[in-house]
Amino acid sequence: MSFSSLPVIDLKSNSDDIHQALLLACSTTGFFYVSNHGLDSLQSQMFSMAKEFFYLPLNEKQLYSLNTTSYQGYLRIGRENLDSTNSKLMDEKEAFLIPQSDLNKKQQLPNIFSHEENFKLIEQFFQQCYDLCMHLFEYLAEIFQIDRDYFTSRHKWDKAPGVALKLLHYPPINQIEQNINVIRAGAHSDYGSLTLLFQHDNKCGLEVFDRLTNCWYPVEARDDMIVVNFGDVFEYWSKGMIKSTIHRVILPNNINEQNHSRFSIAFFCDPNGDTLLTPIPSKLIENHIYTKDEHAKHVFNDNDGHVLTAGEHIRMRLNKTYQY
Ligand SMILES: O=C(O)CCC(=O)C(=O)O
Ligand SMILES: [Fe+2]
Repeated sequence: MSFSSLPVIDLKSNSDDIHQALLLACSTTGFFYVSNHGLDSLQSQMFSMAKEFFYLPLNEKQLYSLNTTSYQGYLRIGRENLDSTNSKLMDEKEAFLIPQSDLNKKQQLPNIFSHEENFKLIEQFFQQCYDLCMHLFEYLAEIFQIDRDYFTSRHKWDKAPGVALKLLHYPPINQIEQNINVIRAGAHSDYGSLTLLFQHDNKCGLEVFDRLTNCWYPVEARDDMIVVNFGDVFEYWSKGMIKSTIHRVILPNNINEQNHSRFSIAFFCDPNGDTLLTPIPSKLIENHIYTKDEHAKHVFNDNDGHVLTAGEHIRMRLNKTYQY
């Protein structure tokens, strides 16, 4: 298929058009844009806040270093390797992880985030991202002709582990001491059900890997649209019909672009921990025969027929990402 553009789901269009675009996304890479989402103002305030934090001196940011039990806090440059197939790589990025549980632990956040107005902003952003995911899940249930609450009932807001936000900063090349050939974020698939990815200043670099053509394709950065993708959980739920597509962030070729920071924000929607990764009870899935391809190896491990829960799967993937 052509990657001149991903399918666009315009939330102001009618439900037939939405179903059609979503179905196209489900049957191709599982990546799509969402337009007319209404989060624009919150999004730009979130980026201003994230920049304020990342521009702090390193020693101040390190006061909030990642807690690998709650997956909360600051990841310095080179702390995370998203490509679990190559343990020698380190991503040239810094990040701050805010799990949903932080909404009840305001005091452990850096001052910039716990400050009253900013904290309210974070709460609103969480809520609206969650609502958008639930909305998309309802459209998906309609496509699969299953109960409208099939997916939403597996993503209850007040059940663990909850959703999570990741603020990301990819520094300019002149701040990177190693060779030029760096990967800003290693090739990986996302672990949960749905990811919302907010881009900023139209900075490119995101690429998706199409299993059909064995090629990487650039995703055009559009500040006005959210890039949405399915994670591993949907690959399980759909017996591989919906792809949890591998993606990465590369340094742009253009030297002017390399001299600039790239900021992004990812919202990870994960099902409740006890949710079983069993196929969706839909006619569309029942008849689907799953054939393991080599790119699904990271998703489907050999587990002797034991049905994984979403919690087990996500913990296993997180442990691999932060095993050093
Ligand atoms: O920054 C980006 O554009 C992608 C980030 C990403 O894929 C992730 O953190 O899972
Ligand atoms: Fe990702």
